[in-house]
Amino acid sequence: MKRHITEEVQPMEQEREVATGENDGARKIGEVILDLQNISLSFGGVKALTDISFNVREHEIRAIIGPNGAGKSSMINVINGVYHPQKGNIVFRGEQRHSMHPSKVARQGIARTFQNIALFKGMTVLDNIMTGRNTKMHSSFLANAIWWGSARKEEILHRHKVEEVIDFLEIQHIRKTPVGRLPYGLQKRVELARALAAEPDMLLLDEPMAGMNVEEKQDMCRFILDVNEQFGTTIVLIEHDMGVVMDISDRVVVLDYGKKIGDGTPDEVMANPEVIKAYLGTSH
Ligand SMILES: Nc1ncnc2c1ncn2[C@@H]1O[C@H](COP(=O)(O)OP(=O)(O)OP(=O)(O)O)[C@@H](O)[C@H]1O
Repeated sequence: MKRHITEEVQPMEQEREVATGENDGARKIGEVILDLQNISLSFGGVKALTDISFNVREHEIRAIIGPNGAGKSSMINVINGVYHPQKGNIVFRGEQRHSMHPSKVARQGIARTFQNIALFKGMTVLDNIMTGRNTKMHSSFLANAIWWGSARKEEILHRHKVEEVIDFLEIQHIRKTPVGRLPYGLQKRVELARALAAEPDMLLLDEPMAGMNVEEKQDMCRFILDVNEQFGTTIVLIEHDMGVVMDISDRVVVLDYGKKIGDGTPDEVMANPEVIKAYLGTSH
């Protein structure tokens, strides 16, 4: 199947300047906070990732791209602690690990969204977003059961944070709606809201715009840029829409058949012959 390097959406030029920081003194790309070193991951005979190294800097928007089956989701799952690589190291904020449990990753300030929306469809938007606060809850089971003392204070604090996220993502009008009744684009936004409710330092977004129409993609682009700019959240995203990737990313890493074939600014990877070949030259 041939892949095309430029696709449907041409997001807003103004936001691109914000994203790249060219005209934005407030947004500074910081030190490396996540360093992936020589990661190899296999499933039986299938080599999903082979000796992959790259890093992520604080406050940047880092895209992972590549054709179908290139290993992008596997990479996110390694960062997230869902998959444990056979080889390599992950250094997050100076702490080296070979693998980690997803709940510990969440407590370290890394939140994610999924390629296929993973929300409780029968629950309201508000209740779904509240589940994003799980890692922040401290009250004992007993205190929670009788909603007493610290549990009551905590609940108020969590509700306050959730309401902030609802306002930020402009979903006040659907807060009481069961998620299963919402159009796809809004469900994706609710998933982003749930991840944001955890107040993460780093957000992993697995195809946040998949299946969206042009308008929904533009909205999602704007929210991703706003999250990055206003909260300083570091963002790692997988996205197939090259127009979006090139517009909002600071740096892009390119995978193909589980190997890294490119890494650099959007302009650098667009000019990389191996990348062009992977997208246009070969049928996958
Ligand atoms: N749990 C698993 N068990 C077995 N093989 C897997 C598993 N997860 C991924 N793979 C294989 O690893 C390779 C990389 O898959 P991965 O889903 O990471 O690619 P991708 O770049 O995210 O693809 P897509 O763009 O289609 O989502 C593929 O060959 C896939 O079949």
